[in-house]
Amino acid sequence: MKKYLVTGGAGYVGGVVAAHLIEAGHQVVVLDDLSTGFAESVPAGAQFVRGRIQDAADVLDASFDGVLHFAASSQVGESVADPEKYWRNNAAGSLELLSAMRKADVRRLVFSSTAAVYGEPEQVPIPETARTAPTNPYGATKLAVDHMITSEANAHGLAAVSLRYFNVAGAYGVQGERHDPESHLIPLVIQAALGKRPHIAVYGEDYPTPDGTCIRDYIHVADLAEAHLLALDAATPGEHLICNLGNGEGFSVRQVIDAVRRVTGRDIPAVTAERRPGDPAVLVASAERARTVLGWQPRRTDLDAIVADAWNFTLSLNEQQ
Ligand SMILES: NC(=O)c1ccc[n+]([C@@H]2O[C@H](COP(=O)([O-])OP(=O)(O)OC[C@H]3O[C@@H](n4cnc5c(N)ncnc54)[C@H](O)[C@@H]3O)[C@@H](O)[C@H]2O)c1
Ligand SMILES: O=c1ccn([C@@H]2O[C@H](COP(=O)(O)OP(=O)(O)O[C@H]3O[C@H](CO)[C@H](O)[C@H](O)[C@H]3O)[C@@H](O)[C@H]2O)c(=O)[nH]1
Repeated sequence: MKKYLVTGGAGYVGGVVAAHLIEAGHQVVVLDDLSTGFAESVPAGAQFVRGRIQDAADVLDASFDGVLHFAASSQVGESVADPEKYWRNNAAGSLELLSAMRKADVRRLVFSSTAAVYGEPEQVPIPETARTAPTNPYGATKLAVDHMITSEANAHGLAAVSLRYFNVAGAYGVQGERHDPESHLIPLVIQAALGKRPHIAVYGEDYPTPDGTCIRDYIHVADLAEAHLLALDAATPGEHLICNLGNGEGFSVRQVIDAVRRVTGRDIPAVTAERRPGDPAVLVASAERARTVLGWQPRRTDLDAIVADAWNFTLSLNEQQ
């Protein structure tokens, strides 16, 4: 049994990973300021500390075997409107966390990076060796943290893995996506299916793709969680491993809407809207490195199954409210 600090463990991805760590027999302490998370998303069995990563030194000591770092601000549009918030919370906050880890002699880290570090891709599927050219401050702050981690590994022997998620989706039982405001496609289409919004706006139908809508790589949050446990084992002192996490298969916005129609059996009005600035036409991962180096194998790749998990989670949430 190991003891891990999970920053952002009251959020969507961090909560699901914390649950997987507990199921694997580990001890988990969640550090979260509840800025976008929910105390009830912290899984049973985890110790919850309400606080900021900027104050991680108050929590960390040598009894911890490692840190899984999810805490971040992650709304692309907000990062364009208020970049300072993103540089302070994501970049400066992560610097404080790395410093607290070094002082407490906690030398193992798994970090939530993002496909947003690549920006408009030059090749698809995107390998980790692709040019990094983020098109928004959110992606730029995540790339800055990746660089910080590389220097920390080189200078002080940190064992680190950055996982660059593509489009995380689905749910793990009662743990699912609860962003407010919601910006992600699948939960938005589900809200339209429930009549909570009049329609789903399709941001652009004139992209150079088969049906004209953007293509993304949707990865099930439980598959993502399994990669984190493998990454903890693979982390090597003095090395910073970077792995993309995606299924390697793309689905268009129209295909996602059709999947939600099939799964829910509901009529979902869709209207054509303007392109959303900064959206690349196609983002699909090459996750070969995660497969070969981590031994990771995504198991929940069927789009309807991913949507069904998100739908069942939303229904369970509505029953509670
Ligand atoms: N969801 C996705 O599709 C996706 C894709 C790529 C990368 N990511 C990254 O994965 C991570 C988790 O994303 P998510 O979708 O679960 O987001 P989320 O907003 O649900 O979770 C983030 C959590 O971090 C907490 N937090 C934020 N700033 C904090 C701080 N300074 N100190 C302590 N806690 C703080 C929030 O309260 C929240 O509980 C983020 O780092 C995000 O950038 C997510
Ligand atoms: O109401 C909506 C919402 C989204 N979309 C479209 O659906 C696709 C998926 O959009 P999301 O907002 O769900 O996800 P993104 O691909 O924009 O964002 C994801 O990929 C980014 C990398 O570019 C970051 O990693 C980010 O954290 C992650 O959620 C995009 O083509 C978007 O234009 C719509 O058509 N209508």
